[in-house]
Amino acid sequence: MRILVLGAGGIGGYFGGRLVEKGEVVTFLVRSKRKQLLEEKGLVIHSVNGDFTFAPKLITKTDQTAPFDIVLFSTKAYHLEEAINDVKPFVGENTVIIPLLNGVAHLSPLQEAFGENVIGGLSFIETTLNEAGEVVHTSKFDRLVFGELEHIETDRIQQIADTFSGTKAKFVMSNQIKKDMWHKYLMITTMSGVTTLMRAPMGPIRDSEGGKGFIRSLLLEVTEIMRACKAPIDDNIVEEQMKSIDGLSYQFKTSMQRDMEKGLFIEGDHLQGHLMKLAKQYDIEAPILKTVYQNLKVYEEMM
Ligand SMILES: NC(=O)C1=CN([C@@H]2O[C@H](COP(=O)(O)OP(=O)(O)OC[C@H]3O[C@@H](n4cnc5c(N)ncnc54)[C@H](OP(=O)(O)O)[C@@H]3O)[C@@H](O)[C@H]2O)C=CC1
Ligand SMILES: CC(C)(CO)C(=O)C(=O)O
Repeated sequence: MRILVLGAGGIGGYFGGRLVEKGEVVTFLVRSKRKQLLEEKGLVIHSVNGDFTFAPKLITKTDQTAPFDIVLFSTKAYHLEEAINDVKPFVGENTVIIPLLNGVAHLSPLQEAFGENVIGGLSFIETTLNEAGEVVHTSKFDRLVFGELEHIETDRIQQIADTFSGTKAKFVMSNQIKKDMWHKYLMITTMSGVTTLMRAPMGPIRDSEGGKGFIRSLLLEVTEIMRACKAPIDDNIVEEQMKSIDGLSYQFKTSMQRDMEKGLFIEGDHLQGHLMKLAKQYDIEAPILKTVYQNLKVYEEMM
């Protein structure tokens, strides 16, 4: 299958790279500055699971080529609109678009643009770009999850699973991807919220006096909002996520926190901001979430 990776950053660069390493034909849709760098140095992945450097096949939005079979959509949320427009020429009737953004608010604009070509997706991985524009992957886990949004078994999803099998990273097909996306949304909103608020990795927050209670209170606020809007989340999700948080390394950081440390734009409106809108709609107070969001707004004000 012909694969297009939209956004050769921490996520697209890593998972696209693992597919290239396995021998799949992968093209990266990039913007001109990134193209220049990747042409000069190649796409460099430093990973706890094995380094890999290669010369990527690159296109920019004005190039002409036949539609792709799969698009791994891996930009930040604040680039969503532009990226949707840029990828349109490369999407055909049968192209499957797998969004890898954190959160859920991107699904509606993607579906408006591409209808049923869009399936569900997410990733569990800790990657970032270093100053040289190289992908740095720092925790062992590297899981990309994808699946049909409507719980149906389709030929296309099976073909994609076959294409993704046998790589060094874990590509996992899910028959409950909507639930997986909401669970990940709960986790990332909470973890990026506390790490950016406390300016600390998860370990010191979790192990400080009252830290676990604080994290749990935010999880509870967010689940209240999610339940109000009938999101498909499990009854015991807070306990499950507290267990996962217990298992994280002391130095574990979120991508929003790393972006903040670098003075970059953040996805606060897409993640916490979307939940704030839902909270307002359902008349839910959510004081900790409000504090987390205000902190992000102050950061943006000072950028
Ligand atoms: N990094 C992580 O550990 C994790 C991130 N996520 C989520 O994955 C998503 C992607 O994050 P991440 O990969 O870290 O972000 P990065 O900023 O590292 O990468 C995004 C890339 O998208 C590119 N891009 C933006 N717009 C376009 C466009 N129109 N055409 C081509 N390329 C474009 C940017 O290129 P340019 O250089 O031109 O700006 C950039 O290289 C986010 O929603 C994030 O929350 C999820 C799990 C973990
Ligand atoms: C929490 C983590 C690292 C899990 O993949 C993540 O999604 C992020 O920081 O954006």
